[in-house]
Amino acid sequence: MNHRFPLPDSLAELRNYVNGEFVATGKLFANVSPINGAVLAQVHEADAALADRAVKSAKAALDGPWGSMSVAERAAVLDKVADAIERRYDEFVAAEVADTGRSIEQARTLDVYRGVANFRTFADLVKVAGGETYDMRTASGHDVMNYTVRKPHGVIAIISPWNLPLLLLTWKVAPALACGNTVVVKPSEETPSSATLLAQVMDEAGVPPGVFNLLHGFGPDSAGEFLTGHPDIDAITFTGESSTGSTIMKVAAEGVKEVSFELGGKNAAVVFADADFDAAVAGVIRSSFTNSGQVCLCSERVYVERPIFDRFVAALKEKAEALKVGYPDEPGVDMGPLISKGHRDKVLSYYKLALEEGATLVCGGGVPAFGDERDEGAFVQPTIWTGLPDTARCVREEVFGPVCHIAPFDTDEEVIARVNDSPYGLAASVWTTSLKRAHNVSRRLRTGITWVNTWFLRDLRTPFGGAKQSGLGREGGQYSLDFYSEISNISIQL
Ligand SMILES: NC(=O)c1ccc[n+]([C@@H]2O[C@H](COP(=O)([O-])OP(=O)(O)OC[C@H]3O[C@@H](n4cnc5c(N)ncnc54)[C@H](O)[C@@H]3O)[C@@H](O)[C@H]2O)c1
Ligand SMILES: N/C(=C\C=C\C=O)C(=O)O
Repeated sequence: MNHRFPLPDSLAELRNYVNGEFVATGKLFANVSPINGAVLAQVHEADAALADRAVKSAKAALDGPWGSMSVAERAAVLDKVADAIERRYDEFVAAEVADTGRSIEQARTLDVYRGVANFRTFADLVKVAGGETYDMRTASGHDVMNYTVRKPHGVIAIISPWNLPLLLLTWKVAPALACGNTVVVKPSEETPSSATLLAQVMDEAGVPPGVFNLLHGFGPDSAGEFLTGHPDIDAITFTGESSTGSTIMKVAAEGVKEVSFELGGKNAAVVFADADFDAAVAGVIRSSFTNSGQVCLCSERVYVERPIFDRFVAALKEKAEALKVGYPDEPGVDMGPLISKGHRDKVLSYYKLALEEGATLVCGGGVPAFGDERDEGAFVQPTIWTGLPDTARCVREEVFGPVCHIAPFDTDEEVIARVNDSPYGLAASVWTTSLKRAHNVSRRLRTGITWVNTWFLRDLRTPFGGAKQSGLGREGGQYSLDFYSEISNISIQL
């Protein structure tokens, strides 16, 4: 079938990549387009034996050429990977667009852009990462020198989600390799394509066999579980649902494996009456509807100070109803489909639940009718609710779709308490022109990240991660180098 947004020719079939070889298994599952439900390609699912081979190859590669490279040599390899992604930029864009139905514009300016940036950032950071030294004199008059050395952790299991496939996979692969580890990656079954291209790029960039390995498959009783439960995995970094994180943590506990988790959220946008009104409306449209609301940082909760509540709801409704939902290449398209019909069923179940919980439907709430192949896809309407209590499931549970609930508030104290009344604590955005209020409110929100008068603006040197059920640990800058290193102290009596 000829697709309007096909995979690049180099991805006619999606195989695993183990010890420098592409491996077909013959156990296939379909990669389905969320635009029209058509099958894009067949994917070879890894079995336990292949997962074992991948981990063992990664372990062996630690003692090969990769293990003896200097920091500068490893950084140079990462820059070659970035160069190769840049050379094949359009193929990576095509892979992300085919798998997810997102706009070409977003795939170009966010997803693949960050794929390159992640490798360049950690190639640079690892070259300037220093250690610590301490001098002391013992009571008996001996001088002692202590210094730290940064060693690789070993074999890292990297398990990534479908919402920002290349961005989130490379956000982990880049620092893991920069620190001298070897990796076995398991991308989401929903988005296998850009990870397969990345394997081709690793090959081209001269990454030694066994350093980067790719397994396709699912979670339970498939590649994900075979990987996290493997005795030779030294650490696990996972991005996905909080419930999945909990499951993986139990498996990691068996072998006392170090974990880094980037999990779910139910993020809040807080709009004060003193905010730049138009900027806040534009900002919340972005923070609630980017990537069809399928970003862990999206604001599904919006709190607006009462004096501007009605005006804000009307303004956001107008902007949401004007969002262009359509094909990836349509001029000015704002939103594509959700990742799958299965995920759409989940989102639509919340659209239904909200009405049962007593919500006022401000706009959306259903499925757009295109009258063409897209009616076989996974599209939903951008949706806004008001009128729910903070105890409603739609205000407490992550929907992970293009939807937000807007509620009024009266005081700073009230809104801080309401934002913090959540099992999640990933991100928040605060819209105010008061410097004092910006600082005082932001530092009291129990989140890993708070943006003020902006959203999803990223400096890759900063700590990224969530509080409470939104994650464990921080990645970004030095935090990534620390997670992906075994830091040892050497103490010498002089
Ligand atoms: N905090 C963050 O930075 C961040 C970023 C992106 C997405 N997310 C979260 O991810 C979720 C959406 O992604 P998703 O639906 O792919 O999440 P998911 O948890 O369903 O799956 C994530 C990955 O884990 C694998 N997996 C599932 N069960 C597993 C198991 N038992 N053992 C090993 N691997 C397993 C999946 O195959 C997939 O590759 C949302 O909750 C979103 O908030 C968080
Ligand atoms: N981890 C990052 C983004 C996460 C987005 C969640 O969907 C990043 O920007 O590095």
